[in-house]
Amino acid sequence: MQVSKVNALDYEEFIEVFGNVIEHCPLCAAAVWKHRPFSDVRHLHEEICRFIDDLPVAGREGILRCHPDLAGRLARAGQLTKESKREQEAAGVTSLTPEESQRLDSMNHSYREKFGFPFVICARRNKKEAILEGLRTRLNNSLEAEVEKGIMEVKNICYLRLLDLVDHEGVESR
Ligand SMILES: NC(=O)NC1=NC(=O)NC1=O
Repeated sequence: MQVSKVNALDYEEFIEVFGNVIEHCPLCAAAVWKHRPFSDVRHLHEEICRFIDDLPVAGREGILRCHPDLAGRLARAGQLTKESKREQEAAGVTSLTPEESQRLDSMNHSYREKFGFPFVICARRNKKEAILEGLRTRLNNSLEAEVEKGIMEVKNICYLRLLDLVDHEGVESR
């Protein structure tokens, strides 16, 4: 979709198109609609990131809690959003060996127990080995560090989802 078309959407259409660029958080799209016209996809992404950064930490933790585990319960139940399903397949976490699956489940559980939200990583930029390594190393971080890192990953996921939706010739990827 051309940016000019994006800027012409009313807020219901805008939320319909961009409501899941932050997983299960249409509020993010609803909030930034008022900042149109957007000059390009990067500008739209910057406004979403600014909205997230302005949230209290409870809001940012809430965004993380809206994310499905990698190869977790929702994935096994076939209940991932189409975006998450595609991302998790791209990372190869939907075709794990039983040992890998057990290790991922165990570390995801430890992570949730420690931080109170799921381990989030941009699956399109990390193959399963990097995901398992990231989970292992990030488990040792502080809560503050993991809120920051998790939200950084959410922003990366968001940018790639925006590139799927908005024509962006000439705009370099982030
Ligand atoms: N817990 C997660 O990191 N989930 C995900 N990362 C992605 O890139 N897509 C997901 O569903």
